[in-house]
Amino acid sequence: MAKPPKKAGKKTEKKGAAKRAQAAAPRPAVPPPLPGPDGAILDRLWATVLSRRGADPELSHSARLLARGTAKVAQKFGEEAVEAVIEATRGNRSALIGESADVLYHLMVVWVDAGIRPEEVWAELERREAMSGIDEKASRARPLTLSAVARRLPPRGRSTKLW
Ligand SMILES: N=c1c2ncn([C@@H]3O[C@H](COP(=O)(O)OP(=O)(O)OP(=O)(O)O)[C@@H](O)[C@H]3O)c2ncn1[C@@H]1O[C@H](COP(=O)(O)O)[C@@H](O)[C@H]1O
Repeated sequence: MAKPPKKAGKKTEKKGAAKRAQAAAPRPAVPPPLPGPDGAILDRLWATVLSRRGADPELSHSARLLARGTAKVAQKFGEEAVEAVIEATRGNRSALIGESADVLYHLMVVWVDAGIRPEEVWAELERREAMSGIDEKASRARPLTLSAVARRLPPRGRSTKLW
């Protein structure tokens, strides 16, 4: 005999109501863009970095960085990201703008090194525009977190295979 459909629990009902309220809530107004350069500068920056691949490392910082290999390129990006994190935490607005520019430049170097075109990332961002960040997160396969690993650990003194 077919099982009757499961009744939604209180928790699920609450979640559903919160989702409906969120969908119905007016979105905050997006401020109009400021005059000056816009995000298209990233496309140009990527094209410049791409054009430097294989160029003279004495003349181009991008060429020098790319010649040092993927690990160095990724490491520099990570360092710049950490510097941006530090300035964000300090609440240092002007330093954060400078660090953000460093992060974006080094991200362009990462993309060139990895053979990624900006349009591929823009397409991914556009795909995500249609859904909320909460829904997007729920649609992802959940990576194993440290706390999930800890829950699988056997009690002290007992050795059991984890996987
Ligand atoms: N936006 C940038 C940009 N931002 C930061 N940087 C460089 O990134 C470097 C970061 O300095 P670090 O001391 O952290 O790194 P490092 O000198 O490699 O030191 P190590 O950690 O390797 O020892 C500096 O030399 C900065 O000049 C940049 N270099 C280039 N660009 C852009 O890339 C274009 C092409 O530059 P070239 O490749 O140099 O022609 C330029 O016209 C700019 O538009």
